[in-house]
Amino acid sequence: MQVVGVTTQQEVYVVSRERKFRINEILVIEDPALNHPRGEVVETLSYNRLIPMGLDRSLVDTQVIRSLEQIGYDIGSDELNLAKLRLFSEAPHPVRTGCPVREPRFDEVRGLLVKTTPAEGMVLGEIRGTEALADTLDEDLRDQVHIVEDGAMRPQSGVPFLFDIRAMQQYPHIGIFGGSGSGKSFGLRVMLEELMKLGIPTVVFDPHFEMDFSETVPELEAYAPDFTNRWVAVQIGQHVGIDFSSLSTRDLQGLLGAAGGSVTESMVNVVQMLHRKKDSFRTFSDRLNNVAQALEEGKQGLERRLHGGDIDPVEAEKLKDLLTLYQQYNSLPLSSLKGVQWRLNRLEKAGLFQQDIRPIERALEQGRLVVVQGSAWLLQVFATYVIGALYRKRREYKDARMNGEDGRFFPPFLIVTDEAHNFAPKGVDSPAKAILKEIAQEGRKYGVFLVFATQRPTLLDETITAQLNTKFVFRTVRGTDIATLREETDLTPEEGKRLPYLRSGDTFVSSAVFGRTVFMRVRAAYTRSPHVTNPFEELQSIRQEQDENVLNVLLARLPLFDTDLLDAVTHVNRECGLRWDVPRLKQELDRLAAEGRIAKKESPLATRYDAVR
Ligand SMILES: Nc1ncnc2c1ncn2[C@@H]1O[C@H](COP(=O)(O)OP(=O)(O)OP(=O)(O)O)[C@@H](O)[C@H]1O
Repeated sequence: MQVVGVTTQQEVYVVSRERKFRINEILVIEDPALNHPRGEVVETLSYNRLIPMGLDRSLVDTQVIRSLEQIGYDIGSDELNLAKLRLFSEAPHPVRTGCPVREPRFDEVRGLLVKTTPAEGMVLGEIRGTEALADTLDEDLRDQVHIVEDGAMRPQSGVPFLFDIRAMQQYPHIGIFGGSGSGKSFGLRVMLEELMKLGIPTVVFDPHFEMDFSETVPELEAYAPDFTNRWVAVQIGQHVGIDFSSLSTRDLQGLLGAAGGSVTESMVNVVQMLHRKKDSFRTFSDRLNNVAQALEEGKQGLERRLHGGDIDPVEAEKLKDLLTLYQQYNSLPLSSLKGVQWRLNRLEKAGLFQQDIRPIERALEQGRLVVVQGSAWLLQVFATYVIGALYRKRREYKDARMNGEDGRFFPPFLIVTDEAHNFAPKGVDSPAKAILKEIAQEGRKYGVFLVFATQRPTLLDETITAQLNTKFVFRTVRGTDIATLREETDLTPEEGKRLPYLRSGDTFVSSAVFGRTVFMRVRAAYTRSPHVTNPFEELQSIRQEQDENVLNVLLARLPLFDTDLLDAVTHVNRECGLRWDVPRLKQELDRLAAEGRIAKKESPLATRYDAVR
């Protein structure tokens, strides 16, 4: 291998007759005057005489070809491999043309590729293009990952990609971007496994109900850490919720805003007038309902009932209270009261006020990963509250320490979410946005970090995007998203061009920690989501199971006549948990007969179904 063509301080072309170049591999240029600079292959090309004019002009210009001829290559008959090598650091003067080029030993490039140890960092995958370094790899970096490629699992064959979690103190927050099916969720799962391994307190918002770590991938049983006590899943309304009495008036306004529809000025006014500190859900909603009733009946209506005679003293007392409320609040529009009532009831019906967030706090204090599950809208409402509450706890502890007080310990933690653009959308307001922006900007001071995944970087709030110091960029096809990612990362034009063609699971990691982009393949996850079955296979197996059950019940009752199916349908329904009527049973019998699983004989009087002989 040697340098050819016109060189610059940043880039050179390298040629080889025998060796094919791998994209992203690292090579050493033996130019002693420049202290043997190292570079990464950013484009490759094989040149064959059968396609004499097929050279890609973006890669090789006539200068290169001329120089190849000058140093003895026969352009007409040799097959030549060419690569564009980008130097890691700019050279003080251009590289000498003709310099020999060689593969590095691992110790020469370790500093560029590995920033931590497998025990301390997140072991996320394998760096692409590092196969040639496998032989000289340090012992502690061998056999760290398995890779699934082309449907098969293989052991590690290059350098593992380790992410130094401690560097987040300096370079906080992670973004994970990629189109549908690009491997984003898979990458998130691997990251969460590593956080569990390291015992880092983490809250994950899981709108897809897919983050479950109880099922180990069979091939990796021998390698998978035991995650049993490392994570817990909680459902909003069932295990966790909001302690209403801890809400401030502002919190409550925020929650109502998240419950759906827009909250008008006048509704905000209603909440400000009616909410009292330490109100329980009951006290607040009773007050709200009473005021609404008072306004609905009006002063005259209430007085008419009060003085209409024939009412018991309790009722009279109540009417007087309502009259007082009327006098106090008759300036509030009834429609706004109703708006607040509707939103409050929606939250209550979802079970939001029946629990509190203690299970989450407890799990974080134990260094666990907490998966919070709920429907998309409820998750947003709850996330706003829980993130605010947890962040406050951590901040209070750190601030107390800073002031020399003891404070109650609350751990640093990570907040992880897929579909992050729903939580913090660009250009439009959302309930969680204010607190997430604050964490994006200030969280580092307190040890609170974000891991945000989204298919649509263009739709994510730009202040937050700019604060994501490490970005994992998976396959992205949409032009606007590619443009956003190009702007927000140090991806080169060549890398940008590759984005639409990346395989699922391959990703560029653009990180301030590395100071450059690293291309890697996410490792095989130890665990898998319980519902990874193909929906069509699921459909087929459910059908088969149902057919078996129904046939079992029917076989004992054959022969059956279509004129007398009532008894059979009752049995089938009871024993198979179905709700068929007689026509439906007849349709199913006809289908089973058509499939040859039972026999069917028609006569002028009735159709007879029987066992197949
Ligand atoms: N690193 C990997 N190694 C092996 N297979 C992978 C890898 N990453 C992803 N895959 C496979 O690719 C498919 C798509 O991955 P994944 O579900 O993570 O996509 P996604 O980007 O999250 O898409 P969506 O946003 O639509 O959920 C999955 O079937 C997964 O098994």
